[in-house]
Order: sequence, then structure tokens, then C-alpha cells
Amino acid sequence: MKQIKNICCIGAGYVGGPTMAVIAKNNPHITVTIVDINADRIAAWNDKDLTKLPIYEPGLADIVKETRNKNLFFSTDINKAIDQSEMIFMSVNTPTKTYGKGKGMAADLKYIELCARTIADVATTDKIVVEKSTLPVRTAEAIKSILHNTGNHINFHILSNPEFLAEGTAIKDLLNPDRVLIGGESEEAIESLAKIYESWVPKNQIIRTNLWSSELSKLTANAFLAQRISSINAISELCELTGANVNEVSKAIGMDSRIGSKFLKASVGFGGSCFQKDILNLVYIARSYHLNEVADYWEQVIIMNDHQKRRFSDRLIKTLYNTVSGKKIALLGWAFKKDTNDTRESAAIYVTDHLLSEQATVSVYDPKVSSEKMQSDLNYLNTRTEDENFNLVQTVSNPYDAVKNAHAVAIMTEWDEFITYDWEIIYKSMKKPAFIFDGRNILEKSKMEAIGFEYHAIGQ
Ligand SMILES: NC(=O)c1ccc[n+]([C@@H]2O[C@H](COP(=O)([O-])OP(=O)(O)OC[C@H]3O[C@@H](n4cnc5c(N)ncnc54)[C@H](O)[C@@H]3O)[C@@H](O)[C@H]2O)c1
Ligand SMILES: O=c1ccn([C@@H]2O[C@H](COP(=O)(O)OP(=O)(O)O[C@H]3O[C@H](CO)[C@@H](O)[C@H](O)[C@H]3O)[C@@H](O)[C@H]2O)c(=O)[nH]1
Repeated sequence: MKQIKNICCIGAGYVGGPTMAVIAKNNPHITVTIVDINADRIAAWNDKDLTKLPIYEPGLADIVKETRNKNLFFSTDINKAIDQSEMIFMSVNTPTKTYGKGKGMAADLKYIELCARTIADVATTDKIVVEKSTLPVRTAEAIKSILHNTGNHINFHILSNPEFLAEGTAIKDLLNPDRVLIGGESEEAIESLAKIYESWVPKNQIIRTNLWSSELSKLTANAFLAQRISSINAISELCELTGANVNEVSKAIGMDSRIGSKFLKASVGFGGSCFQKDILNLVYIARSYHLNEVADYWEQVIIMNDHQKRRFSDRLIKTLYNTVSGKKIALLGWAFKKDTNDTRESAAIYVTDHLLSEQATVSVYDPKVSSEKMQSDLNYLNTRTEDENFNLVQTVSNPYDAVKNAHAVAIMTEWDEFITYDWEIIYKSMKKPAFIFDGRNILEKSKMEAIGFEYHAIGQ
């Protein structure tokens, strides 16, 4: 088995940063260099002020502080880091394609292909190349073809090692993973990677499969997780019409050990950079094999999620006497879940866009998301001009400013601090009747009603 002394990770994002920091922490004898084409991102990772790291994750700054410039390095010198490493992780983004064949469905593999080509061009010694990005099943075949056709007689071994961390709990998940999955063809390469994980992960939790099972397991895990959310969200709509309470239904079914209690929280709809993209990709792959029933089955998870987001804003508008025109709506939360500054595919973006189209003005507070990010998320939708978005959406750094004179408060993210606010003061500062639309079911209905609010939760 090859002793790994130098690791390079291409992509200093939400996965590359935390994953490599944890590998470096647990393997002080290995030098880990994370590289990226984005110089600003690398500069932020190198910032002395740890509050300026490009990613907010509980516990991350401490590990970066402990390892940075000891055995963890951030750099833009991609070629040098590749050449000096025996093992290279590819942790670049694989977003949904926005052009050409497969537009809106397939994964865009241009970044991963560019990584493979750079490795092929630069490498002068044998390398183990690890797919850390989430990829369509059989991508390793294309990577192999690119690497093996360089004609420079270098041996490349390709492994699939998908990442299962969730944002907001990335460090906890990395330190105590349910399992580590390694797919590959070369036993020696597999064992070299397993050895790195064995420095903190129990051996029986490191599983080995063939390449294709590993690639497909990642898409399947996300499809199953998202499917649970869409399933409970589908039931939440029925609850609202029948007097059942979705929290009670979740608890009742979750205590069945065959079902399990996790991932049964009804919400305004799941967001994040992964679930939608990975299921669309799975649907695309199924269709490309002419498996239409399989594709339709998984596509329904997305259809249900889009319905849930739209249903939330429809209900808000309907309750506010069928119009929000000229009304101020306060949004608490913009991130796609608590404890992260990531906003990709956050339900808040789509709810805001719908409310703006109905001529509402929106005021937003999020403890970790910048005003610039909120505006750029809205501008990306291209529904209206940047100036219009800027004029209609007020982004504030104090939650009490967001709710002042608002007709309704919509809770979009389950940040813990929202529960502890002085809701009496909020009530007093709002227009009456004062409405709350709790997209995360985090507040207590009876308490809110006692204060005077008209309180609407999901599935109640
Ligand atoms: N975000 C998550 O929670 C999560 C969890 C598990 C798996 N994944 C998967 O991991 C992959 C990365 O996700 P992410 O959230 O870290 O993405 P990200 O956008 O935060 O980071 C990707 C980084 O790769 C860089 N990059 C792109 N092409 C490059 C190149 N050729 N050379 C050097 N750098 C390059 C980008 O500049 C960017 O900084 C995706 O495939 C995603 O599906 C993400
Ligand atoms: O019961 C639940 C659980 C989650 N959510 C929402 O679902 C979305 C995704 O949440 P979560 O899965 O916790 O975060 P991600 O960071 O998107 O992590 C998912 O996507 C990653 C990227 O592939 C995987 O690595 C993780 O295992 C997988 O959980 C968020 O909007 C949550 O608010 C709910 O609405 N109800």
C-alpha cells in the first residue's frame, strides 16, 4: 500500500474546505493543500481573521486555526500542488447544466473534466485521483479515459469517495460519519485512502464497493433523504384540510423503527445545493436509459417540493385578504437551513420572488447571509431588474427592524435565535392583524396566539 505524504484537493468550497481540514487535523504527518481558481476564496481561507473564512460552519474555524500553515495550506498554485501530491481529490462544483443537451436536468461536468485534464497535463508521477464531487454514475469512465490517454506513461488510479456531510453540521458529520464509502478498482489505491480515514473513523464504518455502486450510492442517498421530506410535506397539505397536525403525524410514524424519526420535518420545502440538482441528475440518467417510470417516480420528489414552496406563498397571500400589493412582509431567514451562510436553492429566494411579483415589499433578516448575497440570489432569477429588486427588498441587520410595520412575518430558516426573540415587542411593532407564517414550525402556536398573533404553521 502506498504511504500518502502529500494530498491536493482541487476546489476550496463547502466540501473541499471542511473535509480537508478534518483530514489534516487527524493526519498531522500528511501535508494537505487545497487549491482553487477563485483567488478571493483562497485569500479568505488564508485570512488571519477567522471570522472571514468563506464558509460558516460551527467548529470549522477552530480546526483551521489548529492546522493552517502547519499541515493545511490554501493556494492558487494548482499545478504545483497537483505535481507534489500522491493523491488528488476533485471537489469542484457539479451544478445542473444551464445550456445545451440536458439543460435544467443533467450535471454540468465541465469543471470536473477540466480538473482531469489539468491533472493529465501536469502530473509527472503516479497519482491516485479521488472523485469527491457528486457525479453521475459512470463518470469515472470518462475521467479514466482522459487520464489514461495522455501518453506520458503515468499510472492513475481512480477512486470514488462521495461526501455525505450536511451543511451546518459538516464538522460533526466529518468527525463522526455514519460511514465512509470508497469505490474503486485497485485494491492498493482503495487501502491507501482507507488508511487516511482510519486515523479517526472505525474500520468497520469504512466500506468498499465497485466504482459504479459508489457513484450511484451518493445520488441514491440524496434521493431517499429528499423523498422523505417531500413525503411528509405532501401529508402536511392534507393535515391542513383535515385537522390533523403534521408534527403529531411525524412523531407517530417516526417511532416505528422501520421508518425512523429523522428527516420527517415538514417545511416550506427543502433547499440547498444538492437535493434538487442530484435528483434531477438521477432523473436524467434514468431517462437516458429509457427508464421512464423510474425517472417519473423520482421527478415527483421535485414536483412536490416546488409545490410546497409555492403553496406557502399562495397561502400567505390568500390569508392577507388575497393581496399583498403595497404590503410589507418580513422574512426571517434566507439561508437554506440553520447554521450555514449557504443560500443555494433556498426556499426564501422563491417565496420572495413570488411576493415581489404580487407587488409586496419585502424586508429580510438573516444572521449569517449578507445583503449582497440576498440581492444577487434574486437578481440571478432574472424576474426583474437589479434596481427593482434593490428598491423592493430591504435587507437589514437587526430582526426588529425587519418586522417593524410589517403585515406578516414569514419564518424561512429554523435559526435557533428566532425562537428566543421578544415576540411581544414584535407584535406591538407590526400592523394588525399581525400574521406569522411559520415555514419551519419552530414557534409555539398557543404562545403566539396568546400574544395576539394570527399564527399559521405548516401542516396544522
Ligand atoms: N455542499 C455540500 O454540502 C455537499 C455535500 C456533499 C457533496 N457535495 C458535492 O461536492 C461538490 C462540491 O460542492 P461544494 O458545495 O463544495 O461546491 P462549491 O461551489 O462551494 O466549491 C467548488 C469550488 O471548486 C472551484 N473550482 C471549480 N473548478 C475548478 C478548477 N478547474 N480548478 C480549481 N478550482 C475549481 C470553485 O471555484 C469553487 O470554489 C459538488 O459536486 C457537490 O454536489 C456538496
Ligand atoms: O426533515 C427535514 C430535513 C431537512 N429539511 C430541509 O432539507 C434541506 C437539506 O437539508 P440537509 O440535508 O440537512 O442539508 P444539506 O447540506 O443539503 O445535506 C444534504 O445534501 C448533502 C449534499 O449532497 C449531503 O451530503 C447530505 O448527506 C444531505 O443531507 C434544507 O433546506 C432543510 O431545511 C427539511 O425540510 N426537513
